[in-house]
Amino acid sequence: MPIKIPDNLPAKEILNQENIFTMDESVAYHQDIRPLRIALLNLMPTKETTETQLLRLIGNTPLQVEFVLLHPKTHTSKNTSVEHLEMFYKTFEDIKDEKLDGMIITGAPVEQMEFEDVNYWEELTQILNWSKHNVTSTLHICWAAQAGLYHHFGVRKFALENKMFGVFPHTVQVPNTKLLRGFDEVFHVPQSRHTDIRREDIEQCPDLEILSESEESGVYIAATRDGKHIFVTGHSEYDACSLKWEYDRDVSKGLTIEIPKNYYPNNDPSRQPYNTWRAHANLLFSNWLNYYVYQETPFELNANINESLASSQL
Ligand SMILES: CC(=O)SCCNC(=O)CCNC(=O)[C@H](O)C(C)(C)COP(=O)(O)OP(=O)(O)OC[C@H]1O[C@@H](n2cnc3c(N)ncnc32)[C@H](O)[C@@H]1OP(=O)(O)O
Ligand SMILES: N[C@@H](CCO)C(=O)O
Repeated sequence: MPIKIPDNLPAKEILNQENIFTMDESVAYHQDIRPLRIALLNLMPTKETTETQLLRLIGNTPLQVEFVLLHPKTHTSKNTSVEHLEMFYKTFEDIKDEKLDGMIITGAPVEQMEFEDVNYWEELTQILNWSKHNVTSTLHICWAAQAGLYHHFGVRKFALENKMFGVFPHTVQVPNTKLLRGFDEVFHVPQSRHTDIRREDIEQCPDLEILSESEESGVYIAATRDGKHIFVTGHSEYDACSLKWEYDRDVSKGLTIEIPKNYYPNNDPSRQPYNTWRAHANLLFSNWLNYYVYQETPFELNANINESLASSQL
């Protein structure tokens, strides 16, 4: 939340230099507040687990959020029941004439396919195009980050020889960036993917900025300079046991899979793993919701959503 401080307090200038958001008393008195409307486009087969993980993070802020769950209409879900989808989910068709304050697009276990072979690719590209003008900020996770970077900027993904699997140390690349406000200089994030994107390809796109990366697991967060599109390659939303569940699943299927790195105490898969990334996951989502959605979105959502904070009344 922005700090409301007297108009002339000297600390204001120092905090502004650190990119800490402050608000003059005069502006604060004119704020109108309404719930934020955020969609979760859930592409995961394990939909209920993902709903819980993301709602837990979005719920940990003082902001009131109205959640809209979306699934791709052009994909028939094997692992989620029709009853669950009919009861709780909408499709793009239902909301395409509306505007949203924010949207989260999840990962999907389709990263080893060509994008165009994913059976909901056409629908997803329509949603990605629509998000440019109808959503204040969109956060893409894992495969959705690769899909968004490919669709919007032509950045390609590459197959990795070995799965990037474990909990890796990451660093902040751009000091004082609002998305990583309050982060430690080194923090941990679970990664679980068979493909990668390259720093050099992102650097070719002047609209994009790399905000965080890891020496071992590569780019973690890239974003457009206006904060409208945020691409996150890791799974900070994962529970303590998510990597264990994936590891046990692959072992039981007889697949070749390494033990997730930096995860089990003493690297021993018979021991219970610790969650060492939860605090940063909470910060990432609350920073996104606050600085990229709440502070930027107009009070009248159907007005021009690209209007700047200066002209918004939220
Ligand atoms: C890189 C990332 O983004 S990581 C995020 C992805 N991680 C996860 O999903 C972890 C949890 N998922 C899993 O462990 C597995 O997918 C399981 C156990 C749920 C099911 O695995 P399997 O039985 O081997 O495969 P299954 O044939 O059911 O297909 C799995 C999913 O792949 C996706 N999929 C497979 N083929 C296609 C296709 N042609 N087009 C689109 N999606 C496809 C679907 O999402 C499908 O599940 P859904 O129909 O319920 O949505
Ligand atoms: N996180 C995924 C990677 C596959 O896309 C899994 O192991 O299920």
